[in-house]
Amino acid sequence: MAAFSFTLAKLSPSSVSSWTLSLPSFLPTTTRRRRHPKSVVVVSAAAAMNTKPTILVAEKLGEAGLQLLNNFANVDCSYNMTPEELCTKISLCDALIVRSGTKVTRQVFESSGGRLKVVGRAGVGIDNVDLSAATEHGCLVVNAPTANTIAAAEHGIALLTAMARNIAQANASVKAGKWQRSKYVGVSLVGKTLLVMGFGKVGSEVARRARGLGMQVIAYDPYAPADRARAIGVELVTFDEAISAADFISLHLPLTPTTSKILNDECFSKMKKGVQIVNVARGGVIDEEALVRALNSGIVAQVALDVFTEEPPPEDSMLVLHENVIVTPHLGASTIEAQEGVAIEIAEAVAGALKGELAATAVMHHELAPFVGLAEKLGRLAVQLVAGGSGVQSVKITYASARGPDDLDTRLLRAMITKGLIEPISSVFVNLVNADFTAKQKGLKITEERVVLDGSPGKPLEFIQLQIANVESKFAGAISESAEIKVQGMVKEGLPHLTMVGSFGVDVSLEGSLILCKQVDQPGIIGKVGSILGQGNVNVNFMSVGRTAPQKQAVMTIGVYEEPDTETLQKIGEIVAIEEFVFLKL
Ligand SMILES: NC(=O)C1=CN([C@@H]2O[C@H](COP(=O)(O)OP(=O)(O)OC[C@H]3O[C@@H](n4cnc5c(N)ncnc54)[C@H](O)[C@@H]3O)[C@@H](O)[C@H]2O)C=CC1
Ligand SMILES: O=C(O)C(=O)COP(=O)(O)O
Repeated sequence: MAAFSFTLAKLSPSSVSSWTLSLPSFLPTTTRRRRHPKSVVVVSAAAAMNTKPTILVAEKLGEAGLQLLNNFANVDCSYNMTPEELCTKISLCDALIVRSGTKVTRQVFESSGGRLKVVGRAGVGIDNVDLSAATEHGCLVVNAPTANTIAAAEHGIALLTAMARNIAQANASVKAGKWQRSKYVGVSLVGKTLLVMGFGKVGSEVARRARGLGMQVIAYDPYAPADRARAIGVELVTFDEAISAADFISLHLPLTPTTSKILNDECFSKMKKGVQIVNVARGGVIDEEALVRALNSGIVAQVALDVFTEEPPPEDSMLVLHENVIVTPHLGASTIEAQEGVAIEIAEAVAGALKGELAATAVMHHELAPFVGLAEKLGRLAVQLVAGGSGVQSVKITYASARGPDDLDTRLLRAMITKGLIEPISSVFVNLVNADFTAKQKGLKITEERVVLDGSPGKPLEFIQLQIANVESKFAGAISESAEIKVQGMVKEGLPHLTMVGSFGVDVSLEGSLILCKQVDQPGIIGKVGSILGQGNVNVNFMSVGRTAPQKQAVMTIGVYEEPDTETLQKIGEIVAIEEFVFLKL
């Protein structure tokens, strides 16, 4: 599960039962009562204090950002620290700002002794921050998701053109006193097919530029809206179509469990002979050993890499030393303009977090805590049900409660749903501060509706329902009567449960992962699926069947901890009565 970007900490005095976000230690916390007798607001009073927070900047940050930070904090710029030096310094710091070169490990959080409250990543990818450790230590992680987009796209295009015309190798050859005109004959880009993998901020800018170079551009991104692609003359295609049609491939995916080694031996074997590949995303999206094999066999003719699984790569890396590979040392975001922009973007985010923006609205009763987990899981589940090419644009959240609308501040729940909807498919790290902004930026319109139920308001919420409109689903059973993807859940005995998928009532605890199967209701199917999973060494934790009527259609929900392998999933699909199924990671 993706890490929580903030932590809930219990307040004292113990006579007042409430939860709030943990605050920077330099901020005194004063409490004042609100209208609801049990709620407590934590008011930040940084302005009233003489002490300034201390911010450690561990990698070079643009001047404009440093100025912003200097306005309210003591700023310690210590570049090129060893991991040991970072661990020593961190206990004196309230915030830490890094780029991709610093690993913010569990040890860093442990060494901070609880003082570190914000980690700012001056860039997009946050794979160098241990998010679980951040959460456990009550530390907020923020990033700068937009300011380096153009720089990364321009670097991708620079590598693409340099690679096609052997610029790097020819340059080295001339400087070595040679004049090898026939050795460095290149290939033309015009009319060739470029596959953009990951049609997000950077990918779409690369696509736009490649169209300008006269290339045919196709894209693989199951979460991108087809109309956005069409608007710039790009066709969204399936993974297999994409891989077999491309003359050139440019990678712009975030590194997630799904995209890790997405280019592997099997995938290389399906590519056109002589394909050329650019990677300015993350090294880990390619199986680097498989890439060396594909280069040696001639399937892949040329490669241009800005990023590597290990950075810097080992000196004897076969990939880096390969004559058909050109490399840059993770320079995608390194333009003067992008670095100034990133510095401002991250300074504002860190300042906002430290100044206690969170405190203003992040109050909640401890009774709401389980719904926070439910909200994120429903978001994660719903987005994985969307079919490729549909693009999520409109999400409606319904909160059903016996309490009056004014008794429920939904900002935190909405943020968690947004986090669940966006994080599995993007490199943006969503938290309470940036959730609404991020949703807007992704073109995601989120509307909220309260349903006031009869009865006594024993708990804050009865259920939360999510509906995604105008999309197709990879699991038709998730489509409701009103033609939307619909999932609904509630908290039972303190744990989040899924209670509805499409029009089917189900009841399964939202832990581990889920398999949803739609079938013609008949005896014996549960046993068949269970034994296939057993043969595949997958333990079934929960199972529930919701049907429209006996002998008619039913949706079976199976909770599993282990991820079934492809063969096991294939066998489930082969059961005749099963019409469709989907595996979802929570
Ligand atoms: N080399 C460098 O210096 C830089 C590298 N980057 C990297 O570039 C990558 C993309 O960045 P942005 O465009 O800003 O992110 P983004 O979040 O705007 O775009 C990522 C896209 O990938 C798609 N995606 C997610 N999972 C997918 C899957 N399994 N298959 C296909 N598509 C999938 C998403 O739907 C989204 O459209 C990130 O890894 C980022 O860290 C970004 C800036 C500079
Ligand atoms: O923003 C990103 O994801 C990048 O990869 C840029 O990394 P950098 O800040 O240049 O170390």
